[in-house]
Amino acid sequence: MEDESWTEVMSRRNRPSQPTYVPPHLRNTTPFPGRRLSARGGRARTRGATAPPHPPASFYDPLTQTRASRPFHTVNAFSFDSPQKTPKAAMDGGATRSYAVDGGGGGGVKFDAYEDIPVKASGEDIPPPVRTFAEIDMGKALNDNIRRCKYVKPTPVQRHAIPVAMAGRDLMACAQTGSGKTAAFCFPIISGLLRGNVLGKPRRGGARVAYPLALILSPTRELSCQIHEEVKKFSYQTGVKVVVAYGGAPISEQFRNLERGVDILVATPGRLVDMIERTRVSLSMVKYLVLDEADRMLDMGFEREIRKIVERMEMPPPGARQTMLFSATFPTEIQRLASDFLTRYIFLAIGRVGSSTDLIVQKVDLIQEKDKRSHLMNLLHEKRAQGMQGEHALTVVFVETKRGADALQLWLSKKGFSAIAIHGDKVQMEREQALRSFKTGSIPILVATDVAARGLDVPHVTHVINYDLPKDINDYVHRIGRTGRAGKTGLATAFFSDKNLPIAKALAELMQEANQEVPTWLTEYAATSSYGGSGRSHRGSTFGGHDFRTDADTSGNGFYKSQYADAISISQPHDASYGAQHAGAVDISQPYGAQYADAIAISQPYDAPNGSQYAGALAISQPDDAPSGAFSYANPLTSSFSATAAAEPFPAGTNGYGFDHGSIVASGWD
Ligand SMILES: Nc1ncnc2c1ncn2[C@@H]1O[C@H](COP(=O)(O)OP(=O)(O)OP(=O)(O)O)[C@@H](O)[C@H]1O
Repeated sequence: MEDESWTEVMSRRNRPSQPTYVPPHLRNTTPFPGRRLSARGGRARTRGATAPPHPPASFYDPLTQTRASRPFHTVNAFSFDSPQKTPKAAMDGGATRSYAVDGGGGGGVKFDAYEDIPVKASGEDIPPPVRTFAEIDMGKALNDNIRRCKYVKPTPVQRHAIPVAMAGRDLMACAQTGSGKTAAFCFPIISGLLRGNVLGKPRRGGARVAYPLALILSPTRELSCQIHEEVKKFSYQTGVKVVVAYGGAPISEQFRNLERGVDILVATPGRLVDMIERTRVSLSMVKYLVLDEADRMLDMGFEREIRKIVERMEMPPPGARQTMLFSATFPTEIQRLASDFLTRYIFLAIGRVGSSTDLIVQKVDLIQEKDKRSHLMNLLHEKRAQGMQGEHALTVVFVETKRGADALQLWLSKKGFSAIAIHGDKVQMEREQALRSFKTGSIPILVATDVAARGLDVPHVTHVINYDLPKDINDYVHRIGRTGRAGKTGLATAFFSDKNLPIAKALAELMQEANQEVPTWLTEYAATSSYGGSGRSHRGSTFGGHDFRTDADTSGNGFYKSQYADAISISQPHDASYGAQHAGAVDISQPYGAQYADAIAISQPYDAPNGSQYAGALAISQPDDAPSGAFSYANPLTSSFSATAAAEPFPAGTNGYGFDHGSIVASGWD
């Protein structure tokens, strides 16, 4: 495909060598009055010098990179709107948040931290970014609400994405955690609905069928609830009706809400499919489709259900609807899948690839499995000794398993640290209660599985501890992104044991990229690790700061250049005009990396069995009698499960998946 796109670094920071690097949030600011800073207004000791160990006797201050004798986050204390408040209360009574958007010193949140991050945009005819909300005509009602929310000026992702979305363009946007992606897709939708003169008009079908005009899908119940609260706030007094639907809560109540009318439906996929199958929701009038955490939604186990919703449940096709995909990470292979949903889209990468901003100080401690508990105890005692506790110093501890979460929570409680666990085996009420107690600070430690890794916006999380590191570096990016949000600083500590060798290389590269201290031992592990090379996760692709379409060669034949020696990637020609785009397409994707050296994944047109629209497409499926492991017919993303997949007979009539993804990965999917 011709690289018809342009890529512009809108404001690239000329990154100085590490010793003199000062992260943006420390430039020309005085975060702690009275604290000694360097002459340049940065910290007293520059990064790049010797790595300070996690000191057992004092707390490591991410602002100064030194040991601190006082709490480090008090300066950032501000009160966000509580999701429990009604929109009215939240906006009129509760919104005390204020942001030092001018980057001025003293207290407040410094959104200027995002000012000079690199921005890449690719695609045809890209609408230019704006600098202020006033430059975009989003309508008085919405502007009033933006003011009520005290959003003084747009964050970079908003500056770039809102004009694109307001111009009606499809969008794939990759921007750092906590940088305001939610508003970036909410504002154009609300504004579009208000301008479109479609609200309150009778929609076809019986009164019992709901016809949302906008659909926002997110991977977890808690995130859907949070987005719902945000959309309600933004659409306050506009007449836009917003409803949320998610699993684990009584469906009858959600039906009643739908019956009262819905313009914007926020949903988790499982509950939505249920509602559609019961013919209580129709997607036939959807004009706006958003996949939040889009890479997660198209990740293993989840893609099939999303495809069902987007491609087989009456949803208008690309072009007839506007589709927007957002995440902080967007691996190349997922971009490739996602591009099926989009037409003539614009790709935005805001901030450095896979980075979670310089606002998060990342530390990694080498530790044996058996010593993790005592190490955690040391950290918590340090924090307590520094007076860092209570509602303004919340800690999230990520663990690998649900059982592990319960066990650790119990143990912490016995040791006198008030903690609560959240994971997919808890009933919804318990999950909501856990999150509420944590958000209010009444229980300041949340022990969580990945169900809490994405999207959750809890203002006072000052510390994220990866007690068990995730296997995928992208998950790490999202987890640590629970702190350092909205311009605030945060600390992320990872416990690295010998189990984590496979992630060593990607972790070291990520930390380096984010100008963090990389311990020598991690660099050494990274050098010996054959895994996760070049900042790639084991799923094999970059975090997503790069538009995969620009990898195409210039011949326009749909061959994507191989990044790996053995890889052949013949993807379907994404530049083919839609409608004919799958005709004759052969998609031979992947070997992701050395570990899949022998793999040939010939994945197949998803709808070949069903769809005349793919007529002529070649589906090469696994022969039933192929020797186990002869090749991977499964979705390449699931290659790590190939043993399972190969052992199972290939079920007739499926879409080429040898097993039910859902049975393997259920965590966090609602
Ligand atoms: N323009 C703005 N001015 C001030 N605050 C903002 C602005 N935009 C967003 N925020 C606040 O910033 C916080 C983070 O926003 P949001 O949750 O949308 O981040 P995100 O990019 O979606 O993060 P994640 O990748 O973790 O999902 C929220 O509390 C939100 O209210």
